[in-house]
Amino acid sequence: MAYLWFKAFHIVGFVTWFAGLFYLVRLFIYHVEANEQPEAARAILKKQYEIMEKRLLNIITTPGMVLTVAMAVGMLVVQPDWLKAGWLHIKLTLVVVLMGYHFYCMRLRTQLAAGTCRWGPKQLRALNEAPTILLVTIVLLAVFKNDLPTDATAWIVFGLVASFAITIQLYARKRRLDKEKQLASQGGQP
Ligand code: HEM
Repeated sequence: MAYLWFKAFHIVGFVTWFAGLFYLVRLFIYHVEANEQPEAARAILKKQYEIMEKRLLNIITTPGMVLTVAMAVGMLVVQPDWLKAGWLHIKLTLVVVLMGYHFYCMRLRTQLAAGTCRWGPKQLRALNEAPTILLVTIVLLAVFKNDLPTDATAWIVFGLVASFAITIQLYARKRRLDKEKQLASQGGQP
């Protein structure tokens, strides 16, 4: 039973961790875009984003990471045989990459607060896509382990998820282009 308790909160942990990571980089994008605002609004917005980013990291994202890892350690103590499994070795490698991403985001947060961050909104949007790949791969490894199926259901699910992702990207692109057109028609005034 202890094993299932650890597993349940392992899942709660990584949901929290990922929610935090996705929202954090979204806040970085808004933070950098605040530079396009008039002087008075810019200072207020930047201060507010700084506070939100710090709290999000300290209260949600980092605790989510700690909970995920602590519960995983619990599962491995109860069932140490997992440590011999190939899928877990790949998963652990990807989790190390994910942690690298987490710590890099912490560094970006400090740079944004100090006004020394060189990342633009476009680069940050690309950065925000990276954990999606890790999330999907890690979950597939955890669920299917060494046996990823390639049957009809797998292709149907893959097709649905891919069309869903493409629709969201197209919608986001359209919104960005509309905003740029609107700015251009106002002569660059936000
Ligand atoms: C220190 C890092 C991690 C370790 C050592 C670890 C280890 C484990 C272990 C041993 C299980 C139990 C497998 C089972 O009972 O079938 C598990 C389950 C699971 N893990 Fe992790 N994990 C880690 C991080 C993560 C992360 C970051 C995610 C999400 C991106 C994740 C997603 C899952 C999921 C969805 C399950 C449930 C699988 C199922 O019940 O079918 N894990 N993990």
